[in-house]
Amino acid sequence: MSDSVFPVVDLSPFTAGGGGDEDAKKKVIRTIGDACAKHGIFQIINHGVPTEVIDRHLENMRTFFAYPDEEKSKWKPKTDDLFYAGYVDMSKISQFKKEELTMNHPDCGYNIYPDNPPRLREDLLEIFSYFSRTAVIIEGILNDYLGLPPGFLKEYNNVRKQDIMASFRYIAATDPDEEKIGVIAHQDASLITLLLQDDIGGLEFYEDGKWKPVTPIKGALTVNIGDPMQVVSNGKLKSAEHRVVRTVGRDRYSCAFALLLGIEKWVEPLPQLIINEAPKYRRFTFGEYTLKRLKDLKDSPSTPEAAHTINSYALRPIEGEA
Ligand SMILES: O=C(O)CCC(=O)C(=O)O
Ligand SMILES: [Fe+2]
Repeated sequence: MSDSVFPVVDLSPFTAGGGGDEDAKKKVIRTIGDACAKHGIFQIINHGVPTEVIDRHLENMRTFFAYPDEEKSKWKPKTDDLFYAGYVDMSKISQFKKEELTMNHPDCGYNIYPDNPPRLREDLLEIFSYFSRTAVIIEGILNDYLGLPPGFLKEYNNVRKQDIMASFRYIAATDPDEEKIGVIAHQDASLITLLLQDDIGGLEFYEDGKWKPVTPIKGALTVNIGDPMQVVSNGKLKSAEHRVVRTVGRDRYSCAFALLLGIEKWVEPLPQLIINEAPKYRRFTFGEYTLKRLKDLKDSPSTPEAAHTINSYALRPIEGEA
C-alpha cells in the first residue's frame, strides 16, 4: 500500500460506528504508540474524515489559491497578533515558498473566511470539525498507550478554541537545480498534527541521519507528534522533525490541523510518567514556548545551535541529540 517506512494504521476500530472490538482497539493503540515512540509519525486510513470532504477541501484550495493576488489580498489578517487568520503569501515575508489560508477554531473569536469559492466557509467549518474529532481520538489513543488514567490528556488539554487549521499551496519549483525547500526542517508546536497532502509528495521526516519521504496515499492523513507531547510524555513520544521539498513544475496542496494547548498551560513531564525515572525537561508555559518560537521565526537565528528548540528545555543533554 505504501513504500514509506512509516506505518499506515487502520483507525476503524475507533471510528466505525457502534464501537470497535477491544482487541482490535488494543492493537491500534500499540501500533500507534510504538510508531510515535520510534518515529513520531504515522499515517491513518479509515480516520473518520470522509473522502468527499477531503476532496472538496483540496478542490476549494486549488480554486482559491488560483485567484489573482488582489482577490486573495482581501482576506489578509487584520492584526499582527500571535494568532492570525486568513490569507498570507509566506513567500513574500519569509523563507517559506508557500501561500496559506489559516482558520482558527470557530469559537476563538477571530477568523477570516473568504467569500469565494461559494460555500467555502461551510466547507472549512466542516473539515475543521472532522479533523478535531480525529485528533482527539488520537490523543485518547496516546493517553492509553502511555498508561495514563482514562481521559487524562483530554482533561489536561480541555479547551479546544486555540486549535488551528492551515491550508497551503507550495509554489512549484521551475528549475531542477534551484533550492527546493518549501518549509525548512522544524518540529511542531502542537501536541498532535494531522496533515493532509495531495498526490505530489514532498513531505519528509528526519530519522537516523536521513530524510525519509511520506508517500502520499489517497484519502490518508499523516499524523505527527509535536514538542509539547514529547515533554509531557517525558520523551517517550517523539516530536518528529520534518520539512517539505517542492516539486519541479507542479504546485503542491496540503493542509495541517494542529491540536494546540492554551498559552497559560504548564507543559512538563506528567507525574505519572516520572515515578520510576527522572524528568527530562523543565516545566514551562505554552505561552513562553510560543513566544520564543515566534521570535526565532522573525529574527532567524544565525546558527542552528542558536535556535530555540525543545532541547532548550532539557534538564541534561538528551541521548543521541546535540
Ligand atoms: O505542508 C505540509 O505537508 C507540512 C506543513 C508543516 O509541516 C506545518 O505546517 O507545520
Ligand atoms: Fe510541521
